[in-house]
Amino acid sequence: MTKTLKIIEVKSEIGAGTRGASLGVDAIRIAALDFGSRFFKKHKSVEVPNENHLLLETTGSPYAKRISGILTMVERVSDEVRATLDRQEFPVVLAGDHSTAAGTIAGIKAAYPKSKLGVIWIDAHADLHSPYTTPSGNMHGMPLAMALDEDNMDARVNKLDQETINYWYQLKNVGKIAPKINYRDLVLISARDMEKPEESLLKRNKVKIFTTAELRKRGVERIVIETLKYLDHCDLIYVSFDVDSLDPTASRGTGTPVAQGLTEREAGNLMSRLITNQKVCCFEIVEVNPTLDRENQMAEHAFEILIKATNAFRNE
Ligand SMILES: NC(=[NH2+])NCCC[C@H](N)C(=O)O
Repeated sequence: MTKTLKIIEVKSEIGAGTRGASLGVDAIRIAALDFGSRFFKKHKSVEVPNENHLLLETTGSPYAKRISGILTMVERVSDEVRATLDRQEFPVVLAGDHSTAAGTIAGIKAAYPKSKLGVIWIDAHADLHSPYTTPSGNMHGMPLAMALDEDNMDARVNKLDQETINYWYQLKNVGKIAPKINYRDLVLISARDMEKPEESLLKRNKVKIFTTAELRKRGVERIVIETLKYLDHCDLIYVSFDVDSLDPTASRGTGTPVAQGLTEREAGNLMSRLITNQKVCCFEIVEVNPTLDRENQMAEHAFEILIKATNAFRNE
């Protein structure tokens, strides 16, 4: 069965600490034009309105910056993803900062509340902080904790005001299902930059992680087989691709680059092989920041990965 793709564009950057990720989606569109691709002509797209006007205001809580805007965005993304799935279309989310992935997960759960959802998180980071543990207050470091309904109180370092506690509670409960996923339903690929509170969560909950070195040593194919086998008990799978999973030598065009990442080729193969699996119901590409880049390199990589992934459908 060929699936009808629906592009959901989310030009939101209020969850990032560095400015410019909201331009990532348009940079990917420019890359497509430069490659002479008809991708954005062929596939329908919709844009979720953003709250980037909040960048001109004060951040609010230092441990959950612009959390009210994040809640609005997560709810909007959730509604759009749910509506797309309800129409039997396949959502491809192209977003700015990674915080909106919490909305994507919420939307999938809202469309399929009884299904067990697995998440493959391809990212240099674990994005498992809560406002109680965050070192930066940037909400793009928290989407998995939102989906897992995780506060990580054992590792608490920050004291929150009541308003922040309320917003955080609402974020974890978007769609009225919490938790939306369990640790056993999660696989991290290329995670390599975690803080102590995240590390203790990963260890305590025995989260499955494939490092870049392991992927390189054993090959993409093997890692894909093991990832899908590990998630065999899940009914549906969501793949979240943060371009900071790529090595900074590929491009500097992302807000939080980390050494020892994937090559563009590894990432493209990984995405295309994962997405061939029938359980994959949605994928997302985030964190392209052309203001930090040279000659739009990261957007070009992201576009190539996007094309490889979407072509995988036709080859089923
Ligand atoms: N989606 C991302 N780029 N996340 C980066 C998070 C970095 C760091 N762990 C923080 O919480 O601030």
